[in-house]
Order: sequence, then structure tokens, then C-alpha cells
Amino acid sequence: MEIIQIHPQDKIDKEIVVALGNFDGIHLAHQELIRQAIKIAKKKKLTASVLMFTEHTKKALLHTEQNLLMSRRQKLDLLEKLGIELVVEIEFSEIMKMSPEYFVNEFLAKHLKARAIVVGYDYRFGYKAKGNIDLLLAYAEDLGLDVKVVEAIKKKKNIISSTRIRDEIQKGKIGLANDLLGRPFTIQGRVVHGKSLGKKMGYPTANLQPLAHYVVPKYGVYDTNVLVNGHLYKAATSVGTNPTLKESGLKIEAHILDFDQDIYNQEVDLQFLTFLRKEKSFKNVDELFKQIEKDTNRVRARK
Ligand SMILES: Cc1cc2nc3c(=O)[nH]c(=O)nc-3n(C[C@H](O)[C@H](O)[C@H](O)COP(=O)(O)O)c2cc1C
Ligand SMILES: Nc1ncnc2c1ncn2[C@@H]1O[C@H](COP(=O)(O)OP(=O)(O)OP(=O)(O)O)[C@@H](O)[C@H]1O
Repeated sequence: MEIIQIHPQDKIDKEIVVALGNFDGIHLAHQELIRQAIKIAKKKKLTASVLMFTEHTKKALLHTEQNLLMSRRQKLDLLEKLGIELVVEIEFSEIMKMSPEYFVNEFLAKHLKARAIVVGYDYRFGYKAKGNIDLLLAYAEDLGLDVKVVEAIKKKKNIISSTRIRDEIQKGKIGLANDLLGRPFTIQGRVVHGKSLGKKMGYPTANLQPLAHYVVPKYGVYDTNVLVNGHLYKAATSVGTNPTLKESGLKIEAHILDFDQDIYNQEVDLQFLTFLRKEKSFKNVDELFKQIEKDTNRVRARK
């Protein structure tokens, strides 16, 4: 898969079919858009592409940090796996000033050589998101551009969206979030030093420094898998502030089962599977570690 970074004035030399959106999480509905783009690419001999913004549109528009379901690296890896041939990256701040007409007629049609476009039912574009599907279809007709509009894809009676999945994760509904994503919600992080109390008590933990501004799962304990150097291990993971120890700030700590390697500074993938219980403030450290033993046993018992 080719990845190119461009500015609005740049031109690319391939004729492409392009899927449009933020694609945070690349959930089941996004995957359908990507499948459609690949289908059109094959039929019309175009390059299957995604236009990707270097920052989430809401971050650029609202000037606040947007919680994310995946890092840039995770997104690129998954797009490649799904069969996308080209990712065009551009800063959203450079796109958001374009009028809807300029965005389609000049930027997409002339600069990107888009011959076909794939979007979802609620796609909006151009300055202040003034462009909608009807306008896109009208411009496209004049240009002879092929537009595939994917109908709203639902699961459990509600429309799938990145926003909905982030909400479910914040509520601890990991099972549902994973169903909508089509894979486990995964935080990539670097292993950093903790206080080593866990090690002293027989439950060492890998403390993770996330590599993106991920949405934070509801505070509590999770059944998880950790991918370390290509190997998948079971782990009991705590997300929260460790109230028993009167610590402050968010901690994501994974006790990896049957594992004793030094992995400080390494990058690992933490896959969330099930919410086990809420975070608790225990009377003392012994009570806390008795509970951690129980949590670990539950993870061990998982098939
Ligand atoms: C499975 C698991 C469950 C945990 N549950 C809680 C909890 O309910 N309350 C709490 O204060 N800390 C909890 N923790 C966090 C521990 O306080 C922390 O891992 C321990 O103090 C070791 O910290 P260290 O890695 O900095 O040495 C949990 C940790 C693990 C691995
Ligand atoms: N459930 C869905 N059915 C069909 N198309 C969808 C669905 N969800 C997203 N899309 C389309 O996928 C593309 C990418 O959309 P976007 O990144 O805004 O996803 P989203 O899940 O709707 O995100 P958000 O919750 O932040 O609005 C858009 O063209 C959008 O219309």
C-alpha cells in the first residue's frame, strides 16, 4: 500500500476511486465502504484509495483533543489488510476552507483524479460542512463522476458510528463495542516503569503509555490479551487511578499471565475483551492483591 502526503495544490498521477471520511476505528460500516471502493476499483481499473486527514475533523473544528479508537499506525495497517492500495494524507485544516464546489470539482476530480467516490449516507463536506449527498450527486453528474452512497448500516437496531463505539467503551460495554468494530478495541502503548509494588506482591504489571489520544474505557478491570513481539498472552488489566494507593492520574496496567520478560520501553498491543468489575478502593494492599488474584484467575479460566 502506498501512502502519500499532499498539500491542496499537489496533483497525483493515478486515476482513483476514493472513500471519504475520518474512518476512526474502521468499524463494520467503514469496512463496507472500503469493500465497495475495492469492488469499483477492480471493475473500472482504478486505484482503491482512502483520503485520510492527519487530524480528526472535530479536533480541527472544535480545537479540542478528539478521543480516538485507533492510532494512525493502526489505521494504516488495517487499511492495507483490507486491500486499500493508496492512502492520500492531507491536513484537514487545508481542506476545511474549500467550498463544497471546489472540493469536488477541483480537489477531488482534478487534483486527486478521482473517477469514483464512495461515501456513507450522512457524508458532509466543504466549508462549514455545507455540502451534502444531494449536492455531491449534482456535481458528480456534471463531471461524469461515479458516486456510490452506502445506506445507513445498523447493528442491534442502531446505526453504527465511531461516536457510538466511543460511548460504549466509556460505559464499559466492550463486548458491544468489539461487535461494532469487528475486532477487539486495542490500545497500543509503550511499557513504562511503575512503582514496582505489583512485582513485590507477586503481580507485576506492564504500565502502558498510550501511543495515541485513545478513548478511555470505563475505570475498572478487564479481561484482555496483550500482543508482545508477535506473541499473544492473556492479561488482567486495570484502568483507573489506583484509589487504594491514593495515586492520581490515569493508569493502564496489565498483569500478563505466565510472563517474566523485561519489556520496558517496548510497544505492545492491549486488546480489550470483557469488563470484569469496577475499580475499588480497598482497606489495605493485602485486600487489593487478594482481589487481583481473583481477577487473574477469571482471566486464566477464559477459554
Ligand atoms: C487485575 C488488576 C486489578 C486491579 N484493581 C485495582 C482496584 O480495584 N483498585 C486499585 O486501587 N488498584 C487496582 N489495581 C492497580 C494496582 O493498585 C496496581 O497495579 C499495583 O499497585 C501495582 O502498581 P505498580 O505497577 O505501579 O507497581 C489493579 C491492578 C490489576 C493488575
Ligand atoms: N453506519 C454507517 N452506515 C453507512 N455509512 C457510514 C456509517 N457510518 C459511517 N459511514 C460513512 O463512512 C464514512 C466515514 O465516516 P465517519 O468517519 O464520519 O464515520 P462515523 O462512524 O459516522 O463517525 P462519527 O461518529 O465521528 O460521525 C462517511 O462517508 C460516513 O457517511
